[in-house]
Amino acid sequence: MTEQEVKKQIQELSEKINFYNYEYYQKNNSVISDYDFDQLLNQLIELEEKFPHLRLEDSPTQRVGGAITKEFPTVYHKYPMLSLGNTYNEQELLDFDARVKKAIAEEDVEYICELKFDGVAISLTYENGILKQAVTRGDGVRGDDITPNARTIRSMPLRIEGDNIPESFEVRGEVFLPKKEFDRINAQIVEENEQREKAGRKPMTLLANPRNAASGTLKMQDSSIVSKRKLDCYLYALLGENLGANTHEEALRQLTAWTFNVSPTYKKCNSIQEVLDFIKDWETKRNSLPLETDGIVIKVNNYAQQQQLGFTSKSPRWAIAYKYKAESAKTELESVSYQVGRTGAITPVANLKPVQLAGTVVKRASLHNANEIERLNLHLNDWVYVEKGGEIIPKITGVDMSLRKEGAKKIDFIHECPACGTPLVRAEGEAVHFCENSAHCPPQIKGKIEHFIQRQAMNIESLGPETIEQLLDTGLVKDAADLYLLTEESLLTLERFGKRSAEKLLQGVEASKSQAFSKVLFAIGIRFVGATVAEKLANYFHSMDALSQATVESLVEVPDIGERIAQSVVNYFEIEENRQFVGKLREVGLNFELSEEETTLNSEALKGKTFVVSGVFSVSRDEMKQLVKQHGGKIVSSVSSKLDYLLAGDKMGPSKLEKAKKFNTIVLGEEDFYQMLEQGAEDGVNAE
Ligand SMILES: NC(=O)c1ccc[n+]([C@@H]2O[C@H](COP(=O)([O-])OP(=O)(O)OC[C@H]3O[C@@H](n4cnc5c(N)ncnc54)[C@H](O)[C@@H]3O)[C@@H](O)[C@H]2O)c1
Ligand SMILES: [Zn+2]
Repeated sequence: MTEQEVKKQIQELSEKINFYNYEYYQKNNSVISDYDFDQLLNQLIELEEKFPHLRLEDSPTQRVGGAITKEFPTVYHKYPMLSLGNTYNEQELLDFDARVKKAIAEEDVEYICELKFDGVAISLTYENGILKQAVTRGDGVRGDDITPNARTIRSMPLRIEGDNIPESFEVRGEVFLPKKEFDRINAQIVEENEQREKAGRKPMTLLANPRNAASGTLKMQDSSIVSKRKLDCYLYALLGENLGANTHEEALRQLTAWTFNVSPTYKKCNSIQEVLDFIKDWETKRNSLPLETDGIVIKVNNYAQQQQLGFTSKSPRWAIAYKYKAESAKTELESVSYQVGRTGAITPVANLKPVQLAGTVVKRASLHNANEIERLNLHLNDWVYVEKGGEIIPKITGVDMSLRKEGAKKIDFIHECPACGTPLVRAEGEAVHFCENSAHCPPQIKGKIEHFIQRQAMNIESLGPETIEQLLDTGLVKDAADLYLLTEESLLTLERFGKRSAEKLLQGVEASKSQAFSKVLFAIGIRFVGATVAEKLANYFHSMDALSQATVESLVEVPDIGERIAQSVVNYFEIEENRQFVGKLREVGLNFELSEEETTLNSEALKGKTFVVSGVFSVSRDEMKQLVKQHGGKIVSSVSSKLDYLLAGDKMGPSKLEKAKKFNTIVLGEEDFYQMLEQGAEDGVNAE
């Protein structure tokens, strides 16, 4: 390449990147994928490194991509808000590790790994413990003062309390829109648009993704609207003078103690290998988090070492972001089909012309719900972009509009259940459509039986999916309870079903009768009652009878059980068909109560007393709670005037203590508690 050619290429790349930056930061619009964007930026960096004298003065490699707007007061950052260097591969992480070690001249270095939350960076200033100012990153030097909007974020403390709070300090974090909230808002927009369509008004645009939505929402002029969109925020940095922390880890702990919302997902790693393990570990697990994440941020833990490493003009040298690469391909949408889950939830699925993607052939992609189809504005035979992120099922991220055929038919979400014809319903504010014919809709029944027999439930391994289908088709089984009425004789009437299989199946069914009550409770498939929740409910209510009569008020008393689960349990037992089903299970002899050893009290030392258990103990918190219960005590979730004891471990949050003080609740340490048990047990003996 001649110098002239290089110059031209640098010019072109810079222009492109500036354009994408403008679209991305000012207009909340991703014209190309992050990966493609980062490739362009890397090309430019490489050219500039080879030909430093050709670098443009205002090159996008030298500055943070955002900008300030005119709508808000402009504020200068006390410490610049920079970007992060990023990479998509392991080798570059190893290089990073080597660079760090060389610069600090140490063999070992500690890293803190955090999830890279996909939202908008924010800087908060606190003075005398009170939130004074919230500012966006802007161009890194100056940002928008959006304090009134930030105040609407419920998890953001407006005032903090606790020990050693400095007069003034800064906290940084990421404002995000939880995935659930994103779905809820889009569902609302769809509803609103139905009205608008009738009235002949222009429809509103759906939110494209949670990150754009968070960014757009934070920059709204009317903070009462912001308040209705439930933004949330994770904090991940503490800045200021004389803060007492010597490491990033200490700072995170301090933030937590001051009641800031710190995601508990971070981890200290003692080697780059541990960092790589962390990255692997979260590749799919991150999809179950309530918010979107696009990678891992790796930070040198020690502040002195951070200082030694310093900054480039655009990012710190002591941190790097590893971004998960979403592989993508383009293919044709052949049709959309609809699956019915065991709860009746309808999931639209795109059937695609088979295409090679990340080492596998992809034929189907999830479309999540009606909003998603609407948002993509999908038409039959569209050419669509398919991505495989961490999810197992790929998803459609966009449509190549230039290839849309004329007269293509728009995809309309179905109105009736594809399996049983029941009109579908969508609860207000929910994204998902349901078929409510739960007792007779075939795929729901099949799904319920599959749920019922799984390992964590009744554990009937001798029953495979084909046999379930046979049993349903022949009418031998109409619900999971009928499994217990099967006989060898009836089974032998099934096609290709021998004596051996029949015996095995019957043995499996019989053995399942000894599954504990909590497993039975999980097996019956109450919405939102997973295996862990079932265990908690079983331990608290001790029997199906007690649980089936529980009210929402009594259910929310159970630790970790919220309104949503409580309501779902009550709803379940209100439905006559469910009560009949549970009745059938009782008749065939499943465990409807905790076993004797599960309920036997070790003593009545704590009889009638209520406890809140909080903090870290020498045994796990669940074991502590178990101890309380085994001695007749009762666990409740929050400190109130009625509470008897607050059992306080290490690192308990200050708000519980404050409340305990206010209500004059007795606060017990772990040792006090053990003494109380002994004392109580002795008293019991003496009383006899
Ligand atoms: N698709 C496009 O058109 C387009 C255009 C411009 C930029 N981009 C994307 O944006 C990225 C550049 O944006 P950027 O400069 O904001 O950098 P970045 O988003 O890659 O990294 C910096 C930001 O990460 C965030 N972050 C999340 N979790 C964090 C944590 N635990 N600790 C610290 N920070 C955390 C902070 O907001 C911080 O400002 C590029 O990688 C590119 O993929 C895409
Ligand atoms: Zn149905």
